[in-house]
Amino acid sequence: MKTVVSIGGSVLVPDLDAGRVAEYADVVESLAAAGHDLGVVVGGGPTAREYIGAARSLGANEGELDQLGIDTTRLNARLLLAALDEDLASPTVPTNYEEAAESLHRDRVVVMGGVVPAQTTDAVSAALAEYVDADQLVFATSVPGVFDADPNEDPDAERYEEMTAGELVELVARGESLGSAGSNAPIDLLAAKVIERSGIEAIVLDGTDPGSVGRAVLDDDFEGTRITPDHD
Ligand SMILES: Nc1ncnc2c1ncn2[C@@H]1O[C@H](COP(=O)(O)OP(=O)(O)OP(=O)(O)O)[C@@H](O)[C@H]1O
Ligand SMILES: O=c1ccn([C@@H]2O[C@H](COP(=O)(O)O)[C@@H](O)[C@H]2O)c(=O)[nH]1
Repeated sequence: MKTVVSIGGSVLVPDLDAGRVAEYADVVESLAAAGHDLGVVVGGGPTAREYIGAARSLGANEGELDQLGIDTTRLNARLLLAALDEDLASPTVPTNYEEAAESLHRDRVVVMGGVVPAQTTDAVSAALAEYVDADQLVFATSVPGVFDADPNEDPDAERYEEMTAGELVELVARGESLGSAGSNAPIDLLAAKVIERSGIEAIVLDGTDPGSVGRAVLDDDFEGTRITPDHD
């Protein structure tokens, strides 16, 4: 089984807690031990947002801010790598999908961050899943799934238990503004579109508890949103 796990920076490093990173590394190792070929994509979290905010106030343009965000996601990827068994994971952070696929092909767990400006690691996760023909894609984020409105803004927001990729594209497109570096949404529009075209099965869940990712992948036991391929 080939699995791509997207770990939001907001759940891996809400603050710099080595214990939490170690818990996520344990989950990654347990999935690999269970036979999963694993690609892991790590987000930037609050650190990226702080750097982006500071650089924006210093006059950096959006492309420069995105590059700062990418560097932060790679820093977080390196942090997770530091906690992983060196015999298991590829020691470097790939900067493109070809490198990532090559490492996966050599049976190494791959951990990567951002790739190019003007997107988020949601899109990287979806593109990696598509590139390596993954069987499933798991988004571990700070909210328990995709809602009909931002659950942090609207107390009446309701979670979708299941939705098609096309419905996800519509929902995200409705909510997405022009998109600027460091912006937040459950899954960005590019990621939603890649999920739609590739027909990959995806789930979105609350990754605040790292164990929830393990239970979702190993036992299909999770509360969140299942994104299913569109029917022809
Ligand atoms: N319709 C929606 N459903 C779910 N979450 C939404 C929705 N609209 C906006 N959001 C926001 O999306 C965000 C998704 O989580 P977050 O920004 O923490 O991203 P992440 O991918 O987990 O990590 P990172 O911090 O690396 O970007 C939440 O802050 C939530 O408030
Ligand atoms: O491929 C990528 C990945 C990320 N960015 C920039 O980094 C920040 C942080 O990434 P998150 O996935 O949101 O944690 C993102 O907002 C972008 O500004 C990028 O440009 N390209």
